[in-house]
Amino acid sequence: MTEKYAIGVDYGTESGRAVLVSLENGKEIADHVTPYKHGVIDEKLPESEIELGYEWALQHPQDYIEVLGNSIPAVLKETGVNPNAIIGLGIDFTACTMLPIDENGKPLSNDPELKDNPHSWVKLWKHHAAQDEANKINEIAEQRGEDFLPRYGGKLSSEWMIAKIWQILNEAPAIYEKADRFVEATDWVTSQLTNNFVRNSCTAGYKSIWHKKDGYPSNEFFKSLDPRLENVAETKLRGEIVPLGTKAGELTDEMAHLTGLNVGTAISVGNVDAHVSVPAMGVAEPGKLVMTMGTSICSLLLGKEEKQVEGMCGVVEDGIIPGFYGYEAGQSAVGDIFAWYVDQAVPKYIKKEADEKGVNIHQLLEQKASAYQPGETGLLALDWWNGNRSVLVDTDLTGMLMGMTLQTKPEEIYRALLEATAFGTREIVDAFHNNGLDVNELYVCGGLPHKNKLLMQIYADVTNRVIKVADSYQTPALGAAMFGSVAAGSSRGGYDTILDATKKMARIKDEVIKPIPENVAIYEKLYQEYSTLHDYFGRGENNVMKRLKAIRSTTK
Ligand SMILES: Nc1ncnc2c1ncn2[C@@H]1O[C@H](COP(=O)(O)OP(=O)(O)O)[C@@H](O)[C@H]1O
Ligand SMILES: O=C(CO)[C@H](O)[C@H](O)COP(=O)(O)O
Repeated sequence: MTEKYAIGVDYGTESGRAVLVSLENGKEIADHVTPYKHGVIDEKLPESEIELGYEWALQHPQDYIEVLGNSIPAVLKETGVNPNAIIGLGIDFTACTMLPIDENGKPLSNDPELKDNPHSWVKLWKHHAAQDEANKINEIAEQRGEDFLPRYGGKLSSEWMIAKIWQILNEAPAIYEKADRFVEATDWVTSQLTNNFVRNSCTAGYKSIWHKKDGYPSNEFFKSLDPRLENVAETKLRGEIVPLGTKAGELTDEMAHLTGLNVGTAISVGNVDAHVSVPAMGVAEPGKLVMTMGTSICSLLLGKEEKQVEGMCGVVEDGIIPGFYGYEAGQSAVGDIFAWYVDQAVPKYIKKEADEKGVNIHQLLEQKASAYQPGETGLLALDWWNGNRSVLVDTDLTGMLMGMTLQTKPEEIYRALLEATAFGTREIVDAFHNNGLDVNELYVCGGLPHKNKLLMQIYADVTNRVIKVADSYQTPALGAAMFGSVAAGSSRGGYDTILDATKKMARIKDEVIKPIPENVAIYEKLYQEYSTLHDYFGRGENNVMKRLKAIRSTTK
């Protein structure tokens, strides 16, 4: 029998990549990255002088289509694999990345009459300008004792669908009216591939407050937010919601022409970058926290029952793998914090030294920071450069660094920032572990584990847990391809369930990272200090960060 393949397309924050994967063993045969031409739109609308507000983050929907038209033909060309052997395709996306579309499924930002309104564009997951709406949703849901709130750790995030929709209604009612539906980008791109619009239960559950048994919250709840939202669930959020692993449809003529794949190739329903990585790492049982580590971290855990955990992003039945409750938590900035330091704050002599040594600044700072013992820098940071989305769930929180002296060196600050993100992870691990959801091991994937050894050792030491690393740079794309193979099914040479695909295709490295007991002991003390600061600045009345932000907003 000839070898069969699937393609996974992973849509990240800055770029999308297509990966051709063998169904036999999950090996990646080729991959190709297409950076988004318009990147993250956070200052001005494309080809326009219209400026965006503080905390805005938009994208151009055409950039997503270009990934398909550019990266899929590139992997076909590179490998020479015959499209007849490629039986399925799946995509995964950052989420909640959402857009308003018209009756024909066209993004409203394509309409020349609407394109100058920022609200007609794709709102990226890290668009944080709907915090006021999120605050009101949380306040009203709490007052009404809404059942759904505990499933989201007590607070919904401004990153999610309802807050974003309400912001559109408040600031651009005409766009709200014009929108036939609001959709996740992962579902929209899938509908472009298949000409069939379905919503996947993963984003519906985690990002749009949909529940397998209860559906969306009641119309009364939406009405209590704003009478104009009363029917939002059955109007703007309508659409069949189907489980992960379902076949969304088959590749259309037009898309076959664009990608070079065969008409009729099976396409799975859309998925989320972090969630799709769990089966791709071979995790199909509780106790293993899967962390996708890049610009941000998404942490996912499987459970046998529904529990309440403070500040988790959500628990969704079948939300990751059918048969389990899937728990999500996350840190809104991790690699982005290191990038901020390297790009904005590193002195010239460090850049010069990195150039002379032929390494990048991260690598140089990692080398230098590795010479320090835990605690030796005397520094401690709060990792809230992009707010906090677990345990505190508040995008108004900001970063902090303490302990500096006139002797403090750039590599010490870099190390303190690495440590701060590890302490952020420890808060999440403890929140799960202390609420009946054991976290025994960490499974890590994404770009960061391959880039920074020191970082990974710090995570093992701070959490006092063994870390297993993905044997792939493209774990989400591998997971998406696995779901593509499930959409095709065993009759076409794929798999019937994601668990079957996991057994054959998931890949992790043999080598593990173990905690070093001496480091664990010191980090335990530092973590207690971190926790004190975390609670002081993040809870209760000491909200100096919010006051600073409020003052700032009056200056614009
Ligand atoms: N050597 C390094 N050490 C720590 N962070 C790094 C290093 N090199 C790059 N980064 C950070 O990694 C992040 C990119 O991670 P990656 O997983 O490739 O991207 P994404 O999250 O967009 O998929 C950037 O935020 C960058 O600052
Ligand atoms: O919240 C998410 C998933 O639930 C985001 O998709 C995720 O955090 C984006 O991460 P990155 O930019 O690092 O791929």
